[in-house]
Amino acid sequence: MKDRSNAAEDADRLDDYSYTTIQLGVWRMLLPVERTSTRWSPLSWFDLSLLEKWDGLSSTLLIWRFAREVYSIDPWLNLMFFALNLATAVEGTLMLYASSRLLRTVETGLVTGRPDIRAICHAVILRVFCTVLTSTTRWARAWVTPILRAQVISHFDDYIFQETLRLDISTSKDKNNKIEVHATSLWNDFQFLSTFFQWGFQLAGQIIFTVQQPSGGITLTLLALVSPIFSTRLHQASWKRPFLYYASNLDYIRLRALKSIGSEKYREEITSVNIGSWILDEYRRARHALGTIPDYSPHFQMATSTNPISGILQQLSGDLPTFYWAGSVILEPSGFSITSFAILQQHAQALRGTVSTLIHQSSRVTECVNSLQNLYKLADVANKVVDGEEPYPNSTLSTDKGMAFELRNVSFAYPGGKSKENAIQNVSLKISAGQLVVIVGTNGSGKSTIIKLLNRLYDVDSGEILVDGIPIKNYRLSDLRKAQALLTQDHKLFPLTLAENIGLGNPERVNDMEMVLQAAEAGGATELIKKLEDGVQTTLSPVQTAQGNHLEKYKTLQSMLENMEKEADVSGGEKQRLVAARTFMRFLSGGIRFAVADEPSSALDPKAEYQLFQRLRESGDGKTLIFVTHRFGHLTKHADLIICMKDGQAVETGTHKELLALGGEYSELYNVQAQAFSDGSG
Ligand SMILES: Nc1ncnc2c1ncn2[C@@H]1O[C@H](COP(=O)(O)OP(=O)(O)OP(=O)(O)O)[C@@H](O)[C@H]1O
Repeated sequence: MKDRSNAAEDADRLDDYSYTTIQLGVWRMLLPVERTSTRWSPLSWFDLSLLEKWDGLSSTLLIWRFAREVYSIDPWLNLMFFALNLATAVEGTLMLYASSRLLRTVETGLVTGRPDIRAICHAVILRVFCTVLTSTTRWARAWVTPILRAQVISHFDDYIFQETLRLDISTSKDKNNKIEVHATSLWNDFQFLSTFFQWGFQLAGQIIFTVQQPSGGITLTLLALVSPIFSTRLHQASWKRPFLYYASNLDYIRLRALKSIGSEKYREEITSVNIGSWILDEYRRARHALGTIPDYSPHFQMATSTNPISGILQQLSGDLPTFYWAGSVILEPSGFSITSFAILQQHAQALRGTVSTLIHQSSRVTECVNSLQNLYKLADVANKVVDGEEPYPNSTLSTDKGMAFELRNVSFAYPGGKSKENAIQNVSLKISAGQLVVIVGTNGSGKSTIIKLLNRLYDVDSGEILVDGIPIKNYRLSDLRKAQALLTQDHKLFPLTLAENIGLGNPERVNDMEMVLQAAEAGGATELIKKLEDGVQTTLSPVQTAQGNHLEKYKTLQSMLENMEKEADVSGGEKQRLVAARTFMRFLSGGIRFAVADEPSSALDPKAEYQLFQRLRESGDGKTLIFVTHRFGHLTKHADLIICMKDGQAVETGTHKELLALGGEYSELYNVQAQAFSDGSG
């Protein structure tokens, strides 16, 4: 079998844990062995993961904080939910008590020949009461739970959404800040913790009741606990422990890769290059080479690989209360009856059930604590781009002409980027207020990065950026952003109406239809809007919610499904016009002193591109304008300043004429395009 083994060795070198490596079919699983005391302890023998991992006070306080928060959402509903949980916990013990009482009363009646009608009636009434209590609690729970669920989910959804929207780009892209927490799972956690508490309460009731039994209640209680504890040791679920697994079998990896090529994503390549039969042949070869090596879940493989001796021991440990009873009968035959055996069985079974549930679910408590830690960590994530206090525009330094910039020895690398080199390296340049600036350069030379730094989407790693003579970090971010407009090809359309998509360029006027239509005109999107049946109220990419299946015979439903939530067919260029309209909407808000167009024209035809640039230039009064482009033409000729980027550095700056005269990088780039036209004409 081909094997990929070096990953395990790499993993071993990662930190000071050592790993147990287990091969399970095509999978290799690494289980860290934590360096705990090697001395034997009774706890170490059992998988009491909750007790082992329980970080006492802090976990309890966290759960308490969460419970208080949920309580504050709707105190009355929570009290009802709590009372119902308590009732459910009591129910089981009461039912047990009622059954025992009924059995004993019947037995006494049978032995003496004189049934105690009063006692039997009491026992039957108690049993009926228990049944009514169970049904009523169930009914009330079905009424309370969905309302509480909706309230809890909506409360935490709102909080999580708010905390997620608060993050800036570099903070949210940082893997260390990736906090996975969902409102629905928090509700599940809440429900689980309530149930866990209920089980604990139920166990306390059962123990009290069993201990009070005549004929060895305490011994019976202890013996009933052995089996669940023993069984947790035997069935330690590998997915509840820290683990890492990966496919180490190369045939299996190839099989998966070939299978994925068959997906819709690669359909065009497969069809156009006609490689379908090659893929199928290779797939069959890999399948043959893999043979019968199991590829199903390694956790399942691990869980099913037990040995018979442990199974027998587990069964026997469950019978310990019966053995105890049998032994007691032999020693003292007169002290026991069939009824006491039946009651004993019932108690032992109930205790075993509750203890085993508590033990099995204990690790889920740790999961809940982790999830709560994540929830409260959300608010602690500090944005990397720290807000400043200086208002913009600055009353003495800012001018009506636009924003002025100065980059002093600026270097920057993207957080988490794989490249060893900086995206921007020691860039120093000045952009005066109101200038028309064009940034040119090869792919990956750092053009867009400069724009992102000027928009303060990221902070520089070293050096400094000044806006109107003051460090950019000093300004209030909201003021700065209000005065900037950015148009890039990366900008996306929201799954909202076109009116909102355009209007959101100026959120305060999003419902001002006149302004929206004016912006649409400036962005060149009017024709498209006219073409659409619902005009500006069209949602191009609606949220997909409709589902249906087995509708072959129901043509009406099938066509409804096909037409429902359908994406509108608009071209890339048309989408860019809509995004451009959003930027013009922003211009119309007034107060914009810096506008950027970062290659917004890649999908536009030459006429549309020319019109877009013209409109942007025309709207340019009182703004510093920066265009990032690969195309040389009107813009570069009219630019006050051209910045030519190469390998993260501003290698040349000047006007078109000056840079051509230099005969360097800019003139080389220019000549490549100019030559294409002269070759064509010649
Ligand atoms: N989000 C990112 N994370 C990591 N690295 C990035 C990221 N964006 C860009 N880079 C890297 O930074 C460098 C500069 O990229 P930038 O986008 O500024 O180049 P560009 O000149 O605008 O390129 P293009 O002409 O292709 O748009 C490149 O090496 C790129 O791979």
